Amino acid sequence: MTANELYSNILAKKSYLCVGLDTDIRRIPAHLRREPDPVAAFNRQIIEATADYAVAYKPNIAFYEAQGPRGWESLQRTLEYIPRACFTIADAKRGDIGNTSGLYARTFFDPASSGLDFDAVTVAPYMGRDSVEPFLEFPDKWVILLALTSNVGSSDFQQLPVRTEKLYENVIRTSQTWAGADRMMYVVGATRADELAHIRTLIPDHFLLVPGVGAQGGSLAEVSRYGFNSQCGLLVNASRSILYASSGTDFAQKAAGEARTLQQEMAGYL
Ligand SMILES: O=c1ccn([C@@H]2O[C@H](COP(=O)(O)O)[C@@H](O)[C@H]2O)c(=O)[nH]1
Repeated sequence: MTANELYSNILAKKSYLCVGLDTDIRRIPAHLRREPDPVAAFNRQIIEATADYAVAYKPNIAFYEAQGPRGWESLQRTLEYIPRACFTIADAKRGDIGNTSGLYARTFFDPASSGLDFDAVTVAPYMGRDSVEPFLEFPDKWVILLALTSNVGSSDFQQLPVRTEKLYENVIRTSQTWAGADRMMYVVGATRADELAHIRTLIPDHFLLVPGVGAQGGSLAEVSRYGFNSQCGLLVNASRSILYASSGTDFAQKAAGEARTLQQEMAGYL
């Protein structure tokens, strides 16, 4: 999916919501646990309930890997349920020496190899250019580089001074020589909204994936105020606040309500 196509979808749905599919088998409503694939059954209902309000879906790969081979099957089924017009992100935070990154890239981008065909994968930048390039060899696919993450520990390294700038600023500046705004996005946590205006001066044209609204307490209003660019430029993720809005048989209905509330707020900002 191109940036223009993503922007068209954002305008059509009046939404820049990404629903995070952090589906924890231990939190799936009891009545679904009798299904042959409870995770896929849960995700299917979540996707059907939220598809009118979301432009992207982001399965966090940890929740699937933790289930072993069954988890990979659930992930593959889940991808099949996501409407084609929606942008799909494998939140895997990968990156290794180039030879190994190439295999990670095939995992998420090469359906003939793995059965998975995501639009984007999150990548940790700290092994440098050659650890990221193998992902960029897949045409029409996106790398979403971790820049300034939403967790408290992001200050441990990402904010450290490197010569005249912070480490995360250096990551953003250096990585722009690897690919442009048509292939690369950056993760900036919603809990870091105070730095978004500055980040926009470094990368005015790039899309940002912004997790941290909902369960982590980030402000959609602030993210939107400081993070917008001329093509929206934001995908704001919420996972637990949508998935687990109810633990009962009405979970999909309640998830739809949460997604709709976020979408309506977004419509007001667009
Ligand atoms: O900086 C980051 C990078 C990734 N995440 C991921 O996003 C979701 C957030 O889930 P919530 O339930 O909405 O808090 C989750 O998959 C994280 O691993 C992030 O939160 N912050």
